[in-house]
Amino acid sequence: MLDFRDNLTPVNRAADDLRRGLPVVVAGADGKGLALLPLELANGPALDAFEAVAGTGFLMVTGQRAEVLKVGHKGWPVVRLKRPGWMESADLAALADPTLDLASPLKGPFTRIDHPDTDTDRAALKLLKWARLLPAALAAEIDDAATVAAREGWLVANADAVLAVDLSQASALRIVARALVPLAGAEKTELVSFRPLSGGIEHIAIVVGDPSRHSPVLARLHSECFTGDLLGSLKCDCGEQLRGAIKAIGEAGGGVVLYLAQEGRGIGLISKLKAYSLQDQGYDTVDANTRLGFDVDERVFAPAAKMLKSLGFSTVRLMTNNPEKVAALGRFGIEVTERVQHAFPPNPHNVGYLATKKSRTGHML
Ligand SMILES: Nc1nc2c(ncn2[C@@H]2O[C@H](COP(=O)(O)OP(=O)(O)OP(=O)(O)O)[C@@H](O)[C@H]2O)c(=O)[nH]1
Ligand SMILES: [Zn+2]
Repeated sequence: MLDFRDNLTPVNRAADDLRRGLPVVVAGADGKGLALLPLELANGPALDAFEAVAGTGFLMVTGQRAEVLKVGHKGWPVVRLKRPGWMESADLAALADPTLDLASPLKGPFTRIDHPDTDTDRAALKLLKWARLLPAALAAEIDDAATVAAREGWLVANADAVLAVDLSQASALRIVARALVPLAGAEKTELVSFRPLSGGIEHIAIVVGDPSRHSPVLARLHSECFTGDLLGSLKCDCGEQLRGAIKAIGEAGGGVVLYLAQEGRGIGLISKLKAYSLQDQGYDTVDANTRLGFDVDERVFAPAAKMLKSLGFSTVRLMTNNPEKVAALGRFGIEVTERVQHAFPPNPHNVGYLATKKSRTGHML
């Protein structure tokens, strides 16, 4: 059996350091690497330490963010920019974060560095996303990545391990605890928790009743939404969809809701709140994500497929309006025999959000 610890642990540890605003190194197969500092946290002693070792460095942003910054990006997923001499820590944060535009109007133009699309570059921004940070970095090339990192105490993640992290982490999921938790409308419910072998992001299956493993199970993949699920936010339909799914599954006699730790379509709560702040300025949910430098939807549904298989389910009747969820489960080996509509009437605060889902992300509403 593969030991996923070898692949996952360095990636998760490096992501943790990035979240502390510490430099890390992403290393390519040739031993060369990129030292990285997240732009949104590039300040203070960590910035000084980075510059002392790596110089002023250059900037890395996604193609989406480059577009907003009016830098031609030739369709590249990652774009390197020269770091203008005037850019200090507050300017660096503002380059990454469009919610700071009013306080710190961008002072372009920026100059692209023509650089081929490499695994190391893509891994660098993937690691920032995995750390639930904005995908924009101060970076510098390092010839002997392992030696420099060891000398400076910087953690190293291999580019290929970073690029495979979603699938490795999904494969490494194991059931770690299960307990009966009676829910309103579904009293015979068991919560089954999953954790990757070497630790990391945890997901929960909500198994209602005792659904058969021999016929398609009524199932819902629910991505975590702190604001909607917990606070009852009216900006989205998540709270209604979560409680509605549990109720409907209870009434149908059994099934499963997967509660997936994919807050904000995979960008994390802080970045989702930044997206909401852009929505306050008039951008819709799609444009807010791309202005921040993200894809419209950053979720990978491999963990969901792995959880279903671990629970003994291979075919589902999926409660969703999102065709991508149906396609993704199919790609990861779960057959969707039926899509079950799962929509609720809009309210004045989420009517625009639901309309955008229909018109721009293909939701069948
Ligand atoms: N980035 C971002 N995430 C959002 C926004 N509004 C809601 N979300 C997140 O979107 C996800 C909603 O997930 P789901 O309801 O499972 O997915 P869906 O794609 O709408 O598909 P179905 O509900 O199954 O039709 C949750 O993780 C929310 O936190 C937003 O404006 N921006
Ligand atoms: Zn929501």
